[in-house]
Amino acid sequence: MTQAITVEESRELDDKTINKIGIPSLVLMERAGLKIYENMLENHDLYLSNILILAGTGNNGGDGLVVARLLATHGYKVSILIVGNPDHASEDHQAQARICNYYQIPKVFMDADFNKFTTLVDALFGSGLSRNVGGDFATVIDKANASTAKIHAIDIPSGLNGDTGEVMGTAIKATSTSTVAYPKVGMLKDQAKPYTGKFYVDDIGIYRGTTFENE
Ligand SMILES: NC(=O)C1=CN([C@@H]2O[C@H](COP(=O)(O)OP(=O)(O)OC[C@H]3O[C@@H](n4cnc5c(N)ncnc54)[C@H](O)[C@@H]3O)[C@@H](O)[C@H]2O)[C@H](O)CC1
Ligand SMILES: [K+]
Repeated sequence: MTQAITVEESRELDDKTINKIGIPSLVLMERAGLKIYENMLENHDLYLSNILILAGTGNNGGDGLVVARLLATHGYKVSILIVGNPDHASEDHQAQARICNYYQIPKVFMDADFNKFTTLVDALFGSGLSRNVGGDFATVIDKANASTAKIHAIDIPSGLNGDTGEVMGTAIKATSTSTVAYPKVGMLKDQAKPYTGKFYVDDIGIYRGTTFENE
């Protein structure tokens, strides 16, 4: 099992890779999205005939929008539900939303029937989760869990505390998870299993200290 990291370390590694090493954040997002797309295609526990991306307005949501575009450009039927205030969206999320608009990927809204979809992609939040889940986010998570659709989570199942493996109010019960760079320590706890499902660890060019680095 590869090393596991804390949420704080995940954020620090993001920051070092982008701001010290110089790999642009959008490049990391594209690499994450491509790996997640590939994980979904080879994961026979998922049914990809009608997919809904549940996207928050941060970079976890941005990863989800990359997956939406990759599915759409390869002929899959995919729709997007944006949860949260788009006016607060991150820079990278906004860039990915413009690309999804170019491809005219259909949007659905909070009243959508999740049972119409065969797989939901959980891109609500990842390492940015900072408090108990409530409001529309809790509604969407509970609706997803109650639906007949399979769920594939991005980075950390939304609502799961990436350090303790505890549920922060409510959490996505994923069929499978694609976690970015390294597993988060909370995902390895016994109580996290019903929420992470089977997980993939996606190498996107973010590494803990290596011998050749000039620290
Ligand atoms: N690990 C990497 O190198 C990379 C990770 N990527 C992805 O980016 C997310 C982290 O993105 P970030 O914008 O920092 O945060 P989130 O998207 O997880 O959260 C969005 C936003 O949500 C708000 N929030 C926090 N808690 C709550 C709550 N309980 N209810 C409502 N809203 C909440 C808060 O404002 C957050 O900012 C990481 O997980 C990866 O998926 C990069 O894309 C690629 C590199
Ligand atoms: K997530």
